[in-house]
Amino acid sequence: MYIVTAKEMYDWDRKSIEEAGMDGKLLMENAGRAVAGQVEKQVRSDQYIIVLIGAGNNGGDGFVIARTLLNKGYAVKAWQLVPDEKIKGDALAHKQLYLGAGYELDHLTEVNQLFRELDQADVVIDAMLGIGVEGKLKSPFDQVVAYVNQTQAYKIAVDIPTGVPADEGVTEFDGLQADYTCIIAAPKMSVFLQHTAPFYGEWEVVEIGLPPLKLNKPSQSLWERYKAIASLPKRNPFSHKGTHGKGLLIGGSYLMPGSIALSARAALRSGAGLATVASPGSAWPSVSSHIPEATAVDAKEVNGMLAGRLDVDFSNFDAIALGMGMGRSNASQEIVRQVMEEADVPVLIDADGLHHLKEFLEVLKNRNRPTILTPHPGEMAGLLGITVPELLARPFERGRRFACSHGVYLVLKGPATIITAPDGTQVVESSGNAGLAKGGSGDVLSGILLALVMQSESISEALCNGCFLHGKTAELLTGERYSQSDLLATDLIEGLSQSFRTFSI
Ligand SMILES: NC(=O)C1=CN([C@@H]2O[C@H](COP(=O)(O)OP(=O)(O)OC[C@H]3O[C@@H](n4cnc5c(N)ncnc54)[C@H](O)[C@@H]3O)[C@@H](O)[C@H]2O)[C@@H](O)CC1
Ligand SMILES: [K+]
Repeated sequence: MYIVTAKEMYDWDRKSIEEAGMDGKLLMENAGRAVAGQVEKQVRSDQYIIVLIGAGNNGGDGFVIARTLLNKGYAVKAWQLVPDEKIKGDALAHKQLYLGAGYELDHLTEVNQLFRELDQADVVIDAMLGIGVEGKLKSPFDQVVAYVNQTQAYKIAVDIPTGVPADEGVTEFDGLQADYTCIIAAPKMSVFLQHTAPFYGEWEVVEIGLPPLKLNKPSQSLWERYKAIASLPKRNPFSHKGTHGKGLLIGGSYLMPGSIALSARAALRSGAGLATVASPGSAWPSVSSHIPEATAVDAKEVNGMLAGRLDVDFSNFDAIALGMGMGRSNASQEIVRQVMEEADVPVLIDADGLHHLKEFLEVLKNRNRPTILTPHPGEMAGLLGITVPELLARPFERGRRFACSHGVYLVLKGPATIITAPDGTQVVESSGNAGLAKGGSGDVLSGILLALVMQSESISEALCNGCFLHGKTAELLTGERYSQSDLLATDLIEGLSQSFRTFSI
């Protein structure tokens, strides 16, 4: 499923009408009917529904929704919030169909009159403004949105909650706080941004008859369950441990042995054939007690942290994951540089590895094999030299620019993880829940990603599937034995079995 900007959505609309011969009024009819169908699944026939209608095509959708629900016998009142002359084009055509059907339309003259009605409503359908919103809400929308937000009614937004921008970059706005949003044709970018996503509530996408073969393909899409099921690695009955990849995990320190143990264990639980750990000798007994299946290589240490160069032939491995629990000692930096310059295999860098890498980002360009960086927003902001709010205001654009200019795969972690390939293609993986917001879950992800990179033809697919498994495991576990509060990273690793049984079929 593609994710669109407002511009891309308007382009789809134009192409469908001008090039594929679709009719704008028909698209609006389809959109309104599809939304009404979803509304029906959520309301009872004895509930009182108010449809709030604005000036643009979002309002046009509102006329179709109101007419369709009235046709079906629901108790609906439609309120037009703008003067008659503002309603034009396809929206006007649908207003005429609504009136032609003999239904009543209320006009806003005095907001308190509407507010009294809103107090009685069980359900409010927001067809005020869609993706055409510009700047801060003007009257009467600012007052109506503020009032609706504090009513008890169940709030359904059409396409996008009024006031919420479709694109990234706008952080100052007043938006309608929806319980549910019925999105038209494709999710907009703001569905996945931390400052806008909460306004959507639950959401679904409805199909409205746009012709997919005639539409430009946006560079962003959403990773979905069916894609994961089709592309997760399958075990070949004639395989041996070498077939599934030999991974080297570099990290851990005397006071932080857990991270690298979690990563190694997660890698083996995710199908890696072999996991070898390069950690300080002083940390190894603790690491090996958690993961007896892993082997170790000798590594020098100073004060319990990796130091100097590793005496390892990197070509003996299929991929490397670097940085988990490594610590930020300057003495460890040399190893990061060595791996970047000498390892001719895919390398994933996480956590403290990213801290060290920041000092010599220019090495990334010289690598011949894929490099994967897996920062959380704080680490990404550090790599870019900006603040976290600056990053989160435009994560798609910032992430794309970084991945393209440094030639890396970027896994920008968050409630919606954005995975960017060096060519700028972006995939959002949005599974998981707040149970993952805990120390150690990033280490588990690094291990899963390492394992999948070694077992997949496509790095992008491996990264999407790794994030999918990580998130889905949290969802499965918190739906059963655990809650989001008590879930631990170690539980996640043991829960991977359940995800593989569910999705890798
Ligand atoms: N293929 C498509 O693109 C389709 C789009 N449809 C609907 O059309 C919507 C987009 O339609 P429009 O482009 O007409 O945009 P809107 O419906 O968002 O309306 C834009 C209008 O709202 C007013 N406005 C903008 N910013 C405002 C502000 N800050 N305060 C107060 N008023 C403001 C202006 O009068 C502007 O003309 C979509 O969200 C969707 O609901 C559907 O009808 C079906 C087809
Ligand atoms: K809306």
